[in-house]
Amino acid sequence: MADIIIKNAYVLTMDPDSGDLKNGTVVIEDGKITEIGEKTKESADTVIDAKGSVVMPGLANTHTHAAMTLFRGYADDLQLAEWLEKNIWPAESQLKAEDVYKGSLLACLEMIKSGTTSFADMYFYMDETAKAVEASGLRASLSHGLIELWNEEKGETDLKEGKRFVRAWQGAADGRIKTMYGPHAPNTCSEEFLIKVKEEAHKDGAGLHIHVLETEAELNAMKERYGKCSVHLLEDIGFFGPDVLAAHCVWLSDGDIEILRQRGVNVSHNPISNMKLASGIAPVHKMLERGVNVTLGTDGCASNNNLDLFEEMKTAALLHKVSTGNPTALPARQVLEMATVNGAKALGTETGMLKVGRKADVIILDMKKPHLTPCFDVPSHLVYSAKGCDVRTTIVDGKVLMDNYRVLALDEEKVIEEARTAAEELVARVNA
Ligand SMILES: C[C@H]1O[C@@H](n2cnc3c(N)ncnc32)[C@H](O)[C@@H]1O
Ligand SMILES: [Zn+2]
Repeated sequence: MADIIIKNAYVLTMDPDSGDLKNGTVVIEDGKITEIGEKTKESADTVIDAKGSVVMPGLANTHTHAAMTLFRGYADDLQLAEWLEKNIWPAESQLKAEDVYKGSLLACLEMIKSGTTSFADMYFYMDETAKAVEASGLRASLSHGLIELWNEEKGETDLKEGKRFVRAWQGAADGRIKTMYGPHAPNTCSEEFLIKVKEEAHKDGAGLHIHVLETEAELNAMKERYGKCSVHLLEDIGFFGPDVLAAHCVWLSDGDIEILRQRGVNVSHNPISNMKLASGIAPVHKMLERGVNVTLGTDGCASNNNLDLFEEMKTAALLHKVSTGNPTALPARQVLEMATVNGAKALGTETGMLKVGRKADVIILDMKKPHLTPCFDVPSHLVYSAKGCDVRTTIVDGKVLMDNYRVLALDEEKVIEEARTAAEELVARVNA
């Protein structure tokens, strides 16, 4: 007997070896997809009639700072340096562990409700984010942010905490939680420190999550300090590999793209954050053409200001059409690949496709809506017309976290209320 059968759905598999099914069935057992076809002989405890709906792999948000939901709309319309150093960092200095728990739980709720089933996060008090992930049922790759700022003592303390976190949570929540090392960026961590972090990550078999060339200011600062850009510095110290997740990658040269490709580095493209902070336009079209694994992220809610990956997909598609002057750039299916297949590859999860044997991270979208009518092409609708709130059912690891718009995993009202109060009290402390 299976656990879940989803029937009568348009099945968007995202599997290059098999096409979509216009009217199909997906069977889930023991957390995995066990059958995909027109019909099944199986029976199950839970049978979902998905007539008029699309079933597809859950989306992967490969760069966010979940607890920053507390700073949603807190400091908008500012230059990145002023935003981060004069507004966000002072506010973060007032964060308490319980704030991070409440903010992360709010993020998890928002992600469940908008079809994101896994995410990568770099922040502080990460035990709290891990607990929120555990409680919510989502999948995540978590790292403690290491911001050395050329202060050796701070570097040591951060790295120690990063290591403790990696060891405490690796493989937790039935394997839904993975841990990484999170050196913040090459312009906030010294060369020596980055080398040390790489060594520790290697010893622990953990990945590395880092911001790379987000701004022109970073590029200039790196050239002044080292006579080369961030990508070349990281290459020269042996930092890169398929275990590296590099966020932003806006200010890349052609040579940088070649290094990222050769080393199998995973790139997290965050178009909305880059547009909001006017950081620039990442050469995504070129990266994809050359075979770099480009994925999608929202960044934190202080620079987006939500976690809706459907919005991110549409923005990515539009941005790279207008920036290349080529409306055929980033077609809908390729953008969907970034948010599913490529994201799963970057996070090293066995998800991202509806395929027998893969883990069952699955979402169902309700297509019987005015803004989704008529429907000639499903991928087109998912990228250009749908929104996160069209997701009606979210399944992670074969467990239903939201059923027909009802969140089962969390007490929605309580999560919202507690996060709202925590954010207000936090901002009051900052202004005191
Ligand atoms: C982990 C650290 O990264 C910071 N952070 C959040 N958004 C960005 C961004 N766009 N660029 C650089 N750092 C960022 C968080 O505010 C935290 O201090
Ligand atoms: Zn970030």
